[in-house]
Order: sequence, then C-alpha cells, then structure tokens
Amino acid sequence: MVRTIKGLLEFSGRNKSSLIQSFVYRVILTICEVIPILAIVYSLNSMILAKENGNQITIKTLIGAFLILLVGVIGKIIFGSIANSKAQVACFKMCADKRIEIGDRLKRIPMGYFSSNRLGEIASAVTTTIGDIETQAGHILNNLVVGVVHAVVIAIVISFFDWRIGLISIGAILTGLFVNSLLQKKSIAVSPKRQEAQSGLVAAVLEYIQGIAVVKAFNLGEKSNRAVDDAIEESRRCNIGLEKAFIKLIALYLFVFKVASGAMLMMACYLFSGGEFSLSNTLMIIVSSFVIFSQIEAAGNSSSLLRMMDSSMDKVNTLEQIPLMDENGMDIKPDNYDIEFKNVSFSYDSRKIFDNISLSIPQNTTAAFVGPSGEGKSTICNLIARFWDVNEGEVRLGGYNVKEYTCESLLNNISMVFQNVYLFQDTILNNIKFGRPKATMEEVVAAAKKACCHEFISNLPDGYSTMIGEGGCSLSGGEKQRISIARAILKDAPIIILDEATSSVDPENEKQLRLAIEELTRYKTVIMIAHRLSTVKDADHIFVLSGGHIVQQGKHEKLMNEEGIYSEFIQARRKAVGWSL
Ligand SMILES: Nc1ncnc2c1ncn2[C@@H]1O[C@H](COP(=O)(O)OP(=O)(O)OP(=O)(O)O)[C@@H](O)[C@H]1O
Repeated sequence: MVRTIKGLLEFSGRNKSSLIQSFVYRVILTICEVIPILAIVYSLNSMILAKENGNQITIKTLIGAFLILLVGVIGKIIFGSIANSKAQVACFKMCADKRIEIGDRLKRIPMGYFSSNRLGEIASAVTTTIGDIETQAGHILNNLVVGVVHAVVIAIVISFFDWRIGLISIGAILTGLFVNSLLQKKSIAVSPKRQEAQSGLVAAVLEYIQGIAVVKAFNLGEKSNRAVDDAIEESRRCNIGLEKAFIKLIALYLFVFKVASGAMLMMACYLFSGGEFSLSNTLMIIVSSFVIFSQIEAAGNSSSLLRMMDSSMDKVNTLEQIPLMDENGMDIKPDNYDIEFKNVSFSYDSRKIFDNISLSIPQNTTAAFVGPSGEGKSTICNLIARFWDVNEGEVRLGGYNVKEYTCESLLNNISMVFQNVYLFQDTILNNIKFGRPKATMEEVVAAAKKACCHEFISNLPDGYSTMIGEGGCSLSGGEKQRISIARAILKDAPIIILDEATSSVDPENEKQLRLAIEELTRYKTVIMIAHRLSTVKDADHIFVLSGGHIVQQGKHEKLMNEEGIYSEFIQARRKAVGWSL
C-alpha cells in the first residue's frame, strides 16, 4: 500500500500537493467519524450515573451529547466533501496531464515504435488504463487510508479503557493487513495479464474498425469477428480469473475482523460480569465492536484493486520511458535548405532498403524519385523528416545532421502532402489551420483559394465551419487532397515533400489539383514521389531507385539519352507495370 501511495504521488506530478491535502482531510474526516462514539459514551455515562443517584438525565447533558454528535457529523460532511473533491479534481488533472505528456512524447519517438500491437497498447493506455486511474485512484486510496486510520484511532481509544480489548483490536488490524499483503501479492501475478488482455482487445477492435471496408468488401464478417471474439473471451477470462484469485483471501480478510468483533464483545461482557467493567464501558465497547472494523472491511475490496492500479501506473510510466529521438536536439534555424544524403544505409528491422546511397538536393529545386514499387521512395521522405533514423551515414538539412535538430525545429521546415490524406474529425477551418494554428481567417481563405478549394468549401452548408467525418470520410478524394494542400500552403514551410496521388481523378479535379500543387511548390525545395510523366519531366533532378541504390540520376533529357532502366521504362511504358511515374 505504501508503495502504491508513493507511486501515485510520483505519478501525480504537479498535482501532488492536492493529493496530499486530500489524504490529510481524509484523516481529519476519520477522526470526526469517531466523535459520535464519544457522544454515546458521554450520554451512557451520564444516564447510568443519574440512574444510580435516582435522578433523571438533565437537558444540559443531552444538549452536550447532541453538540458532540453535531461536531462529528458536521466535520464529517465538511471534510468528506473537501477530501473527495480535492482527490477527484487532482486525479482528473493528473490524468489529463499524463495524456497530454504521452501525446507530446508520441510525436518524438521513432515510427518503428508504432507497430499494430503497440497501437492497441498505446490506445488502451491512454483510454482505459488512464481512465481506471482517473476514476478509481482517489477512491481506492482514500478508502484504504480511511479504513486503516479509522480502525487504529478507535483501537487507541479502546486501549485507554481496557488494554486487553485494545490488544484484540490492534491484533486484528495487523492480521488483516497481513492478509491484505497476501492479496496484493496475488494481484501482482494476475493484474498484468488482465492488462495485456485489455490491450489485445483494444488492438483487435482497432484493427477491425480500420479494416471494416475490406471486411465488408470481401464478406469476411465471421472470420474477422473471430479475432475480436477471441480478444473479448480472453479479456472476460482474465477479469473472472482476477476475481476468483481474490475471493478466498477477501473472505479470510473479512473473517479476521468478524472474529475480532465477536471477541471484543465477549471480552467486554466477561469483564462486566466479573465486575471489572462498568455498564457504560461495556456498552461503549459493544457499540465500538460494531463500528471499529466497518471501514477497514470495506477497504478490503479496494485493496485488491490496489495492485491493478499499480500495474496501470507502471504501464503508463513505461510509455513515458520510451527514449525520445531528439533528447539532445537543438532548436536550429538553418541558413539554407539544401538536403544531402551522405553514405546512407537503412533497414526496416532486417530488411535492407538502402545500401550506402549519397545524393544532394540544392534548395529551391525539385527532385523527383522514381522506381519500381517497394524500392524506397517513401522511405527517402521518411528519412528526411526523421520519422526513422538511418543505420549508417547522415541525412543533412541546411548543413546540419537531422539528428542535431529537435523534432519540432526540423519539422518546422517541412510540409508533407501524403497520397492518403488524413483529415481530422473537426471543421474544415481547423483542418486547414492545422498547418498554422494561429493563422487568421483571411490567411486560411487565401490558402484555400490558392489550393483551389475555396469554391467548394463556400458551397457547403456551413462553409468553413462544416464538420468533416473522421479521416475526412465525407469528402471526395480530390477535395481531401486539396484541403491537405491548403493546409501545407498555410504552413508555408521551405521544403515540400509530396507524394503525388496515383488514384485517377476526373479531368476537372486533376486540373485543380495541378494548379494547387503549382501554388504549393512555387519557390520551394520540393521532394516528390512522382507518378505522372508530366511532373517528372519538369523536375530539376530525377533519382532512379533500384535494388537499394540510386542507379541513375539527372534531368529527363539526359536520362532519356542514357542506356538504363529510366529510358527503357519510358519507351516501354506500357509493359512497366508497378512503376511509379
Ligand atoms: N514500417 C515499415 N516496416 C517494415 N517495412 C517497411 C515499412 N515501410 C515500408 N516497408 C518496406 O520497405 C520497402 C520500401 O517501402 P517504400 O514505401 O519506401 O517503397 P516505395 O518505393 O515508396 O513503394 P510504393 O511505390 O509502392 O509506394 C517496401 O518493401 C516496404 O514493404
């Protein structure tokens, strides 16, 4: 428990003091909960004393007892609500901070980290795992703190009346805590399995949703459902396993306190019958024996969740320990935008893509990469933007190795327009402003006009405020492309990486797309994966990739006059299935 409290305080970051305050208020609240017992003792004593003297209990005594009771109740309400709100607000803030921290971190880790399994892991960590901590951390820890403090305070009070009954209650608390530690040990074994199952479930559901179009097109309903069904089954099995693992120990935990309550009660009666205990003390112990363990018993259920929270925090913390690519990066503003590959070798895991390639792209020129499918054209772009790190050699931008930049200062220089455009579930305005969040409406409209999308946006019912579906699914391919170009125009970065769309668009859309690209690439350094002969022909420099090397390079005319795969391809274009031009 102490370990979890320490872990939670570390996890809470800047909300640590609110969390500590909530614990302190909980302790005061617990003391307030003991006060009514004092009121009972006070009234019983007065009642018995009055009876012995043949008198009636006075109004003054009753008011006194009532006031003691009132102090306890008011204290409980005030400190309980402060403690609850402090703990809950601290948990919400701490989890919001964690989600933002993880989001920031994800931008700065290599793309290699994001395999499909990891997507499930990350998604479940950010949603369900942090969600568990958010909703449960405050309650679990408060229940435990209240449970233990409540029992200890009453045990101390009882010890003043009779040390033997005090010993029974303290012995029960210690035994209960021991059983509790067994419970947590058990939990160490089963909680990570449950979390693994949770990640697997999220990964399976994500994959199912992402591939829903293929599932429908190929009528794979049953087959693909099986993966989700299996993940649900595994998650169910782990959840039930978790419960089963705890059932016996929780029963033992409750048994200890029930037996102790009984023993306290019997002991009080025994001492009363032997004349060692007054009636009022006996009644007080009887009342206390019912109250003393009520909170710590309730805390027993929470304690089984303690380890679950522990492993939730561990899981989130591991995400925070992924090494950042730009830990030692500097905020660099280069003087020029020349791009250079110096003896670069690169592999995805064991699959080698480039073997010692060198190339240079002077600023304000257009470089086109062509070659058969899978030869590494997109990979060139990924290396320039440092989505991946080279294995050997250097990629340089403006005279600096891309590894010397912070990710942010490197990407400030680059706009990327992908073939598969992704638009966020937000307004068109915000999707364009993604390129420069502080842009004014006039600047957004100017960019949209240059990208030839102002007209169709203006014709939408809500214009720029029109909401688009996740992934931009309510717009046509050409419209999405032009919005992504508007976004890049607004960013106005000096380097443009352009993966030209291969999908055929109608002539009107194609004309608009070409105009938009012309606007985007004017006076810029352009790296393009070209799919159309017309764009390749105009490039200042063409690089032909094959077999992990640059097999040819130069202008279109030069390459056409050389023997090699470029001219062969152009001449026998119809045969060259799979080429990107
Ligand atoms: N994240 C990745 N992990 C492992 N292998 C990858 C990854 N991305 C690409 N590859 C592989 O690296 C090779 C080069 O991929 P890349 O996308 O750069 O080729 P490309 O020339 O752009 O292909 P295309 O013209 O078909 O788009 C391919 O064989 C591809 O399967």
